[in-house]
Formats: sequence, structure tokens, C-alpha cells
Amino acid sequence: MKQITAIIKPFKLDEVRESLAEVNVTGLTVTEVKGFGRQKGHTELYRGAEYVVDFLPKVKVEVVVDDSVVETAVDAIIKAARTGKIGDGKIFVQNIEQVIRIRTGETGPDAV
Ligand SMILES: Nc1ncnc2c1ncn2[C@@H]1O[C@H](COP(=O)(O)OP(=O)(O)OP(=O)(O)O)[C@@H](O)[C@H]1O
Repeated sequence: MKQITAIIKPFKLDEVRESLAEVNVTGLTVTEVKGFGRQKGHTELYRGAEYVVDFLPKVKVEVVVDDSVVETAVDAIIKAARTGKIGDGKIFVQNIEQVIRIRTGETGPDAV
């Protein structure tokens, strides 16, 4: 199993959620975060206002999936989150040791 962490533009959240649902991702976690990438000194538009790149509001989407689904899920996120402008975000993929579904006691890929 892998955890896909995507840092995206906040206004892209709905599209990313829909795009992941289309490839049968059944759960995800969303957190409002702030951050910056490589484009320091450039400006980025956020809700019509131009920010000098400092800490910009972003949304972090975390989704844990079976290894066989990683590529499809990553593609779905990219398709939905990409504008082609700076600050589109980044995707990190990490190994997940174990998943336990609390209600049923299922573990591993059955639990995601
Ligand atoms: N190396 C990193 N480690 C942790 N978080 C990062 C890293 N790079 C980017 N992020 C997070 O991802 C967000 C979006 O990154 P951003 O798209 O600005 O990266 P970039 O490298 O500048 O890409 P771009 O060329 O598209 O602007 C940042 O605001 C930050 O929260």
C-alpha cells in the first residue's frame, strides 16, 4: 500500500475529489496547509489577489491506496489539479506499512 500526498491549489479540491472518485478511490483526508515551492520571488494569483511568494494557502490531500492503484490515482490527481501555471503543487508517494479498519478489524488492502 502507498500513501499519495498531493499539495494542490485550494480551488482545485472539488475537481480532484471527483477525479479520484471516478477511479474508485473510496476515502481521503484533506487539510488546509500553507507552503511554498521553488518559485520564490515570483508572484502567484490566489482568488484574484497577487501574492509575493511567501506562505501560500494550499490544500493537502492524503489518500492511501493499494499499490496497483497508485499510477491511476496519481494520474487522476494531475489531470484535475493542473492549470499549467506556477504553484500547481506536488505529489509525494510513500510506503504504508499497515492499515486497520477500526469497525471491522480488516487489515491491509481490504481495509483501504
Ligand atoms: N520539497 C517540498 N517539500 C514539502 N512540501 C513542498 C515541497 N515543494 C513544494 N511543497 C509544497 O507544495 C506546494 C506547491 O508547490 P509549488 O507548486 O509551489 O512547487 P514548485 O516547485 O514551485 O512548482 P511550480 O514550478 O509549479 O511553481 C507548496 O506550497 C508546498 O506546500
